This record gives sequence, C-alpha cells and structure tokens, in this order.
Amino acid sequence: MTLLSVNLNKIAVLRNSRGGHAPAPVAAVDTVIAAGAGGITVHPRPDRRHVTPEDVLALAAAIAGRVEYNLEGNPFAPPREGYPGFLALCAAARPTQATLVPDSDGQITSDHGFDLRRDAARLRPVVAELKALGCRVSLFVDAGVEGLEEAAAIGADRIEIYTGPYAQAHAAGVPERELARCARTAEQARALGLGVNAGHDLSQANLGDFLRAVPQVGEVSIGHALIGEALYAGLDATVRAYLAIIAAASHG
Ligand SMILES: CC(=O)[C@@H](O)[C@H](O)COP(=O)(O)O
Ligand SMILES: NCC(=O)COP(=O)(O)O
Repeated sequence: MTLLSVNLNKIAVLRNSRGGHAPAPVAAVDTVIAAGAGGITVHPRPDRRHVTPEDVLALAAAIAGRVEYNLEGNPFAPPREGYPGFLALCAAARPTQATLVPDSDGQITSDHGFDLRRDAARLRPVVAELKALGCRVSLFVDAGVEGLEEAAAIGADRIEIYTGPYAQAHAAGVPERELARCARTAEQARALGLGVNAGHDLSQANLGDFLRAVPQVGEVSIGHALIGEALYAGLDATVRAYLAIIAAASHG
C-alpha cells in the first residue's frame, strides 16, 4: 500500500502570515497520525517562508518515530542567518528520509528535479553523509529524467517523481502523456533497485488516476491541496479521504 506522507508546509504559511506562534505545524502531528497517515513531510527553506528550523526540531520530537519523518531541501543551499543548512538540519533532526530537491530561493515552489547526469558527482558525498546519519535518501527528479542509473550508482535509495506536470495535464483533461512518462520512469527506477516516491500538486481529484497508472509508487507526499481541503473538511477527515483513495487504487 502506498504510504501517505502529509506535508505541513502550508500550516506554517498561515502562522507566519501574522508573525505569531499559531497555528503551529507541530500541533497537527497527533491528528495526522491518528487519522492513519504513515508519514509527515516538511520542506524548510532558507528564506523561512514557512517551516523553520525550529519547526523541524519540534516536529522530530513530536513525531518521535511514530511515523516516518521526511525532510525535503536543497543540500547545496548555503547556510545563512536563521538557516543552518540542510545537512545540519538532518544531523539535528535525524529524519527517516531526506529528500533532496534542487530549489533556489527565487522559486515560488518546487518546479523541477535534478539533472542526474550533471549533478550525480556532487550529490555522491551528500548521499553518503545522509546515509551515515541513518537517513534514507530520495532524489527529486522530473518524469522522463535521464541517468537514473547514476542515482543508483551514488547510493540513493529512492527517487521522487515530480508530479506537477501530471497534475496540470490532469486538470486539463489530458493526463495520458504525463502518466505514461511517470510510469516509464517508475519502471526504470524499480529495475535499478530504486524505490519510487511521488509528489507535488497531487490532490483528491488526481491521486487515484495517478496510482492506478503508476502502481510502483511506495510513497506520496501531499501538502498544498490536502491542507487547503482540510480548511473546509477538517484535517482528520481529509487525511482519511486520501487514505481511502490510496486503498481503492491498490485494489485496482
Ligand atoms: C518538493 C516538492 O515538490 C514540494 O513538496 C515542496 O515541499 C513544496 O514546497 P512549498 O510548500 O514551499 O510549495
Ligand atoms: N514532495 C511533495 C510534497 O511534499 C508536497 O507537495 P504539494 O502537495 O505541497 O504540492
């Protein structure tokens, strides 16, 4: 069964909008776990636009190994005031999984994965350092990416397929081409012994079609749509709705 990892970034956006302490991402942990999610994801960014390094440590303490903790970030983003660097955050928080994402501050959100042929050499020591910390390592990649063998060769455990283009195609009513690209990439990854995660812009509207077309997906991380839907339906009910979609897709 595909694991659902709930991304809590957007709770921190709401909190930061007024500069106070509430709503805190850590306050969602017990509800998300009680609803049955198998993981929690956050993507602390150097500009502290939402989840902060302080949130990262508070979440690690609150999760306390009850479910998987997935930390996303760019390992090459330099430390700065208020941001110690992604590797330092992983050393402090010891997440279950570190998902490496090549984002820069100028991006409004994640919109591309690594160029594995270009980036593999400089990723190799980062992967080794994270695995030495006991983290599973996942590399954020575009569907159709070339060089998946490089990801396996440098010791990555998984890839995460960027599903933004799929979500856009699904909303336009023409998902077939993007689904085929995602399915091909998942098959190639599995053949290389890589696990397959997926994420970005997945929602209740498009998740079932995705999982039926890409059955190798072991984990989906979902935040923007899920937290938005939870504003109306509640967090517990929304998490359970996603789990029901995952269960239905697993039965074909
Ligand atoms: C890596 C990825 O695709 C997203 O999970 C990312 O966490 C979204 O970041 P924002 O919530 O800052 O848009
Ligand atoms: N890795 C994807 C993720 O964590 C959440 O992405 P989104 O659902 O906020 O687009």
